[in-house]
Amino acid sequence: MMEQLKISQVTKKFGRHLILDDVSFTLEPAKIYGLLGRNGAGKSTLLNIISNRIFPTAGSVKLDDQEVNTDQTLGKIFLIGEDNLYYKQVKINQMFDLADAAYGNFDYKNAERMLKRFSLEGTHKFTKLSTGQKTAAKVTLALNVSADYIFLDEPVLGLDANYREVFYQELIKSYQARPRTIVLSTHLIDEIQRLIEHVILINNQQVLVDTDVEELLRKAYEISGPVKLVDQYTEGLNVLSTEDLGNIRTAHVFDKLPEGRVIPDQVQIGHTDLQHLFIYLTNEGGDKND
Ligand SMILES: Nc1ncnc2c1ncn2[C@@H]1O[C@H](COP(=O)(O)OP(=O)(O)OP(=O)(O)O)[C@@H](O)[C@H]1O
Repeated sequence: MMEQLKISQVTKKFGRHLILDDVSFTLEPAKIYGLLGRNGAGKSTLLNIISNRIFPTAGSVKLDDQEVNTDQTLGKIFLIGEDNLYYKQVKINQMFDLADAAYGNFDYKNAERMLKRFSLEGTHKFTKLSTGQKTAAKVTLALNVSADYIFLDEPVLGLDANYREVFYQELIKSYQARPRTIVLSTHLIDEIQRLIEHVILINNQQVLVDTDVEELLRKAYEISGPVKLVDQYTEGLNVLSTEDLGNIRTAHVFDKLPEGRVIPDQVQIGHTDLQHLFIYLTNEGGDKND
């Protein structure tokens, strides 16, 4: 049976620098998540805490009720992050063997097939690969490890458009064959929007969004028309930002639209995509109308 992974009140300081402040959320079994946040928001730090590579200043990470620090619990969590974990001469095949030794049941056959799609060979030395090739080797490793929770930090870093597409296809295929929780932390939000079911957004050291994508986008609108009419229609709503072009205003709203309010003929309402919603939510209102 697969358990929930609970991150509770995690705070992390590096020296006097507060990176994460009372971060709590729960990851459900067999779901694909996007972990989003601006550069330096603390995503990698959080992933390193979850996988027990660094310790939180306060708070806990638990699989159901067990602290994630035993072999048994850590054997259910796999993180790919930085490259510096591997010794210099290691070949891709040996990375697979290490994962097999630690987690068991490594899917060598599928990994071999994936390597071919990325034009790589198991005998290639990891440290000699290009940035994109390293990423390809790491995601191949991650998608074939037998763990219930797979964390992919920057899974498309350096991959060209063709290989990113290969990765997205393989991710879906792998998930369908063996549903488990996969957390993607990436800045290419428009590309993962269709893959993820749920978003965790870290902003200003805290969890700003912890919501299903569908529900999130259901509240994300852009409302445009003559300034006065847009202001009237959006009065009292949560307006994240506005842009003006002459007398035409576009308001980016993150709210349920009021049912009884009449939409004037000259006012148009459209939906915002995840990437733009991310920008409006994390912009701090600093560059309105710039
Ligand atoms: N070992 C460390 N010592 C001191 N500060 C650190 C350390 N690791 C990370 N930081 C700082 O913590 C903050 C969060 O870094 P982190 O790498 O977690 O962000 P991120 O959200 O993954 O960023 P990006 O999207 O740019 O990769 C940054 O300001 C970084 O400088």
